[in-house]
Amino acid sequence: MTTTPPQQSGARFARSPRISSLPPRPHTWLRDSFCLGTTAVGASAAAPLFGYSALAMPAAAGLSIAAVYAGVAGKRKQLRDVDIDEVIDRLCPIVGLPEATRAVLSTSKWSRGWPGLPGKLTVHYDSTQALNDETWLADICGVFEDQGWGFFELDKHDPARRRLIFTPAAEPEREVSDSDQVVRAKRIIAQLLGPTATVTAIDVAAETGEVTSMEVRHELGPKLESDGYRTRVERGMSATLPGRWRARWNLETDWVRFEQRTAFPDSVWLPAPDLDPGADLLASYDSVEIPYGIDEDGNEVVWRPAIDPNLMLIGPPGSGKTVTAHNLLVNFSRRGWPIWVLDGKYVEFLGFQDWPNVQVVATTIEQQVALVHRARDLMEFRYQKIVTGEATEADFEPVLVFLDEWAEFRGNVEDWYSRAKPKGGARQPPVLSMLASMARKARTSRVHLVFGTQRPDAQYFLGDMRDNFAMRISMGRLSPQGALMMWQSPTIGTSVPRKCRGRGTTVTDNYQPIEIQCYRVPDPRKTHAGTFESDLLDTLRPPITRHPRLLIVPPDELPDIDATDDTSEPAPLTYFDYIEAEWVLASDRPDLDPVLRRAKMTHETDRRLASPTALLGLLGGRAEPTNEAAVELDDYRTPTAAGATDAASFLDQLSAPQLGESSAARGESSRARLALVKEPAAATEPEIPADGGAEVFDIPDDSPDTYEDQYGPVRDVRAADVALGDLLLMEDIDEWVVVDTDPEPDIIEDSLLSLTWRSDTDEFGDLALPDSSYVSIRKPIQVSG
Ligand SMILES: Nc1ncnc2c1ncn2[C@@H]1O[C@H](COP(=O)(O)OP(=O)(O)OP(=O)(O)O)[C@@H](O)[C@H]1O
Repeated sequence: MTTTPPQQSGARFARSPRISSLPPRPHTWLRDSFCLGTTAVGASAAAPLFGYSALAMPAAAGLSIAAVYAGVAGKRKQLRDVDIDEVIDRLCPIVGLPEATRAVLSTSKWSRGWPGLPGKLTVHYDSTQALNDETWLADICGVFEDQGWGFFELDKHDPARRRLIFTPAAEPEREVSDSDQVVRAKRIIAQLLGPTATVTAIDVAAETGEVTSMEVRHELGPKLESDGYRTRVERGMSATLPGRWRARWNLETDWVRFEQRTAFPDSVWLPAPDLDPGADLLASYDSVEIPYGIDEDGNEVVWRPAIDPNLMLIGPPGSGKTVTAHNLLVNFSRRGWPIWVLDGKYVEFLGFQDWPNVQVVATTIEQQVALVHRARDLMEFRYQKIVTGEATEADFEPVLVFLDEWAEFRGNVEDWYSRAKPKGGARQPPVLSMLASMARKARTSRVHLVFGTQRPDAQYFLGDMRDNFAMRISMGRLSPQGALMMWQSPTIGTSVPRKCRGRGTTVTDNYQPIEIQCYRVPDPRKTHAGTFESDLLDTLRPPITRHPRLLIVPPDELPDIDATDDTSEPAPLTYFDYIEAEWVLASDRPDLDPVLRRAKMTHETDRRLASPTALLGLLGGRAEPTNEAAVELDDYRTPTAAGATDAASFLDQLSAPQLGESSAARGESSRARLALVKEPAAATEPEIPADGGAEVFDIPDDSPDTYEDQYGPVRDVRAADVALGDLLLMEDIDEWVVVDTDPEPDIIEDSLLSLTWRSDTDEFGDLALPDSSYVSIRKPIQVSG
């Protein structure tokens, strides 16, 4: 009898860590036979061959083979036998032997080492019944592996002799058990989408182990038809897992893919890829693509004018509308298109007045009216040529016409027309009724429109206007009412963060609305030499000018043909005189060229222009403002000094009608003035819920939001009365955020109401609260079309 030193046994077990976790094996047969064994290991090492007659080996009964060999073959053999007996111990039940017997296993081709590893294992079985067990072979190999012999695979099955031969194999690929992060993500999916939801695919970041995407099959069915429910699931993911998440739903197949969102960049300058500046405009027309921004995944969004002839660009002040218009202008100029600009605000496109391929920037109302008429005439001219068979669409070079700040232009032209209306002329300026027909004729005539205005009024979507402006960009945040007009949905574009300039909504190639960050372009008028912006403009500037600059010549005043004496006034110019104004090459009329005029300026601004009183000519002759002058100006601005000077009373008159203040009210604080503006806002805002519980408050003086931001006064309402599109005060962070879905029961705690929100800086989340609790909101102001 020998015993195996415990430390050696320990060393061997270390090779096979998994064995230590196995349940203790039944050793009854050993104990029965070797009741004198000194230790369990030693007893095991001295296992007998006995019991199973068909496989019984000659030197069996009652003797320990291990004991016999120990003295003969030394310790290595002894250790190997210990291993073998342990394997036999577990193997016999697997191959269907009721009792352990060494006949079940023979080993050979041992490697060197201590005690080495077998290179070939032959397993004898008695009953073929086990062959029906699918896991049989895997179980046998598992025993070898647990013993620390490494990985084996079946090399040969000899059914006649009922034996299996195993040889070493490469480590099989195992299913990795879920990390804690994965387990947690699956648990959250079950909470949000129900216990029957199954995660069918999952991606994990290699470095952090963080879950980055998941595909899930679920049985939520009709519940998911609600936009709000789907948004809540998304928000639930973002609130409980690292990162910001979005979901791509397939409601028809009950499938959803969740993925971590990437954040939009704050600013992306317009790229300047190499383009052929002399490309044939006719040949390249169909393939022209104008990239104007990127979506959340960094994919470029493009306008293809050959497919969608016109583009509508909507955006409130400060949203980045002008920069986006400049971005389109630069894009087209680089592709060699001639460009005409109606600049409703007069100053937005001045910097591009001498930009290559920009032919005309109309900056007076007369020029603007003339420009629209000429563009319309060009369309008609081309139509006629097609009708008479003198040309086809393919013969016309494309032209891009900006009609920017149309609402502004509209107001100006109506005002101006009251003076320029010819006798018997139409009541409304004809130019205003041309928009729809121009939009309709754009494709055939290849005179393409970029129509820009601040608000999506209903009149711009009447008739076929909607179809003729299928390509759209809305910059900044829309009101629910505006969103319905633009995107036929009260939700799309209503939560665009207001502090993210250049952020907007547009359509994909399939006309699906999508949030984008528009490319940015420096304004040449505001760019200083030697800066990054100026270098970028140099890169973007087309190297050749293919279309010369044009000027619209102011019509001459007409002599009064009915005059009988020298004192008669010349006949006033009318609308028709202006629209027929002559167009000339700028090079032919340097005397009229505003670009040359600006180039001749000294660029030293008269400092006196800084004061509003420059308008009145009151500070003339004083190049440097003195302290005395400063005091005078302060006097003008101080209400108590009213009537002190003529100039002061003049300023008061100027401001009085705008503010609508009585002279008594002029002494009140700025808070009182805010209250004055409130009335029209309140008059146009939507119906207040009839619960009577809503309270109206003054906007605090320090509120960052004023009525100009298209929201009404602050109200306290029940959570259940909050609506999509409302501004909601998040008291803990003291910030106004926009509610971006209609309130619905919380997914997890349905006794609570869930309000999902998005902030001006693009944070978002949801708030679960009892529906009777009160929150502070501001409703969007309804604007009549
Ligand atoms: N795409 C953009 N990326 C980053 N910043 C931008 C972007 N577009 C605009 N901005 C920033 O926002 C400012 C306002 O932009 P822009 O003048 O285009 O606004 P707007 O909507 O035309 O307003 P307004 O009608 O008052 O001119 C710009 O000066 C610029 O700093």
